[in-house]
Amino acid sequence: MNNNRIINVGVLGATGAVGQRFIQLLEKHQWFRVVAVGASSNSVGKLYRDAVHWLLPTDIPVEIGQLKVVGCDDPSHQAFASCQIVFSALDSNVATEIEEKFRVAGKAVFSNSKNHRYDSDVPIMVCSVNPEHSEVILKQKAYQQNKGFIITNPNCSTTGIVVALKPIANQFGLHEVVAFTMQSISGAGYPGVPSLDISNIFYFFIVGNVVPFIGEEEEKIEIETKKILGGLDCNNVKSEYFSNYPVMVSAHTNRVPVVEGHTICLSIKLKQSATIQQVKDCLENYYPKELQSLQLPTFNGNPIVVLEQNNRPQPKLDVNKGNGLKVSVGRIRDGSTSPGESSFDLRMTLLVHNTVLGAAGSSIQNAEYCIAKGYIQ
Ligand SMILES: NC(=O)C1=CN([C@@H]2O[C@H](COP(=O)(O)OP(=O)(O)OC[C@H]3O[C@@H](n4cnc5c(N)ncnc54)[C@H](OP(=O)(O)O)[C@@H]3O)[C@@H](O)[C@H]2O)C=CC1
Ligand SMILES: N[C@@H](CC(=O)OP(=O)(O)O)C(=O)O
Repeated sequence: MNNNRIINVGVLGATGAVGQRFIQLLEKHQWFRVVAVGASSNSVGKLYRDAVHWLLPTDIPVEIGQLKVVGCDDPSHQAFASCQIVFSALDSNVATEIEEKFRVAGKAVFSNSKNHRYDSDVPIMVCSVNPEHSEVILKQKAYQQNKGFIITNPNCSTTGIVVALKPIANQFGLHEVVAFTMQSISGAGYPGVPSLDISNIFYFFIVGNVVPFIGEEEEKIEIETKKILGGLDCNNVKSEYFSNYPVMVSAHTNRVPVVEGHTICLSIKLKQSATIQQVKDCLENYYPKELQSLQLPTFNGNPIVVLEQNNRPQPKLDVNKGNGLKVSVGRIRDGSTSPGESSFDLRMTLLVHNTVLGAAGSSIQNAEYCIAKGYIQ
């Protein structure tokens, strides 16, 4: 429990696509107050409202808009002095060293970047899926002999996939998963994918088009899914704390002309047989009990919404379910139309908000959880 004390926080990479989402979600947060905004030398010294190219449909929060943007190289900068927590939405070209500096300076770092996801003592955490993995931060704290730690959240597509798979894995076990993504352009940050640039030698633009490649995305989905669904043993003598969930994962990733929301089709082979109704029931009844009892400000019941209509989920209609913090799952059906025609037991389509649950919203929930568990005092 936090007893509703206000905790000062900083946002690194505050001017980017994910950084803006942090600023929007933190504006009226019950526990957190943004007192520091960090970005590159292009933005340093400007007021936040002048530095940011604001893309969201809500206004720039007035108080945060008046903060002066600072650099991210120096955690001892006055702006960060009162921050126990920093949320990172840094460009992955610079996140490794900067996040490490903040950890060494004793800050609790909640990162969206890929850089530390595969470290042996850093969890890739989705609050409603593997909150118990946060225990490994005690290893980080002990190693550094201070309060600092890093918790990452997954790649945005992976987040949607693991939320939908977790209840199924718990109840029936997973043998194999094939994921086919249709990812929005906001996933590529700002300015992102060109809208129309046929002079580009790579013929890479998004209006009226589909681009069947997103760098490193397939690898991330395949690796991260197994770590998140896997186990944790903090007493492992070789310091190999995480063990992968034994499932085969194969991903196809595509960029499509959608502004927000990644839509993902899954084919799933289960370990134990299940009827379609049993799968729907387990998704509909997924209530992570510990999270309910902790009463986190932004966690609200089942993180999954099951849709029955056969033309849903759709980004335009469903991306903001649960304020963008719920995964919509629809088209839950047999592995093939003709029985016995496929080795898969099950197909479904899910939708995840890539900058809310897939990024800033997950980091904020992870921070809420760590406070409620007493990891940040
Ligand atoms: N977009 C998405 O859906 C998701 C993104 N992510 C990850 O989150 C991170 C941010 O992504 P996104 O917001 O899309 O990226 P953007 O490119 O939109 O933003 C990058 C941010 O990093 C800042 N920055 C760049 N270089 C430096 C530097 N040298 N020092 C300090 N700050 C710097 C930029 O500041 P300035 O404006 O001054 O240049 C900007 O604030 C990435 O690692 C990305 O992979 C994770 C999940 C989903
Ligand atoms: N690659 C994702 C967004 C992203 O930046 O992912 P990651 O956090 O894994 O780098 C997308 O394009 O939609």
